[in-house]
Amino acid sequence: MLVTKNLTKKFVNQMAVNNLSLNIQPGEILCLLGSNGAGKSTTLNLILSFIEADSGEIFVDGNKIDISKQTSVVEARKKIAYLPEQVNLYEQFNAIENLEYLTQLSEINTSKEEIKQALGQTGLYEKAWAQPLKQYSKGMKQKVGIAFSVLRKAKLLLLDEPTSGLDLTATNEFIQLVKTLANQDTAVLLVTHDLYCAEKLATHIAIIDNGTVVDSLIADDLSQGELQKRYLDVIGVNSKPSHQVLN
Ligand SMILES: Nc1ncnc2c1ncn2[C@@H]1O[C@H](COP(=O)(O)OP(=O)(O)OP(=O)(O)O)[C@@H](O)[C@H]1O
Repeated sequence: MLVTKNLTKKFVNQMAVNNLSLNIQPGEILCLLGSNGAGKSTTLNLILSFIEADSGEIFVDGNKIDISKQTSVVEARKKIAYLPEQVNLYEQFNAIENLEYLTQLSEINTSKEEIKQALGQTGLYEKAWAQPLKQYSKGMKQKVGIAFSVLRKAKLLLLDEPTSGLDLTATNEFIQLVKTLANQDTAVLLVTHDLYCAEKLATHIAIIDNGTVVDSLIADDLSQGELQKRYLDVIGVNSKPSHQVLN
C-alpha cells in the first residue's frame, strides 16, 4: 500500500531523511520509531507531498506520486488519512457536525447514519456526539479524526505521535481502535518515540536515526524487553553512564 524507495531530503546542511525505504502492506502497522530529530516528521511530510524529496520515490497503492502533477498528488491523498499530533477540527462544532462538514468539503457522499456508525466504531461514547469539540479531551478528538478516516475509506493511515498526551486508558483504547482498522486491511504508518505504543501496536518496527533505518524488526519475533534494548542501543543510552554521582 505504501512503498518508499531511497527517499532523501536535505535541509541546508541537515540531512533529515537519508535513503529511506519502507514497505507497508494492507493490514500491517509499521512503526517508525526514533528520537527527536531522527527524521520522522520529514518522512510524513514527504509522503503527504507537503515537501518535495531531493531524490527517491513514493508509491501509494501502486501509483508513483509525481509531486509536479496536481492530479497525482490529489489521487494519492484521497487514499491517505493523516492524524497529526494535534488533531485539527472545528472546536465549536460537535462530532457529527464536524464530520458532516468535513465529508462535504471532501465531496464524500455520506449519510448521518453512516457518520453515527463511524463514530460508534471508534468507541466515542454516544453522549459526547452532540457536544462541541472544545469540551473534548485529546483522545476523544482523535476518535473523531479516526471516524473521518473511516468515512473516507482511507487505505493508508498516517499517525504522528498519536499517544503523546494520552493517559494509559486512552492510549490503550487508541491502540485497540487502530488494530481494528488494520484488521479491516488499512495499512498504518505510525511515527513515534513512544516505546509502549510501538510494542503494543506495531506489526513491524523500523528504528530510525539520522534519517536512516538502522534496525528493522518484526513485532512477533521480539522477545520481552528486546525492543527497548535495541532502541536504547541505537540512541546510545545503553553506552552512557546511567547516573552521575554528585559529591
Ligand atoms: N524545515 C526545516 N528546515 C531545516 N531543518 C529542518 C526542517 N525540518 C526538519 N529539519 C531538521 O531535519 C531533522 C529531522 O527533523 P524531523 O522533524 O523530521 O525529526 P523528527 O524525528 O520528526 O523529530 P521530533 O520527534 O522532534 O518531531 C532535524 O535535524 C531537524 O532539525
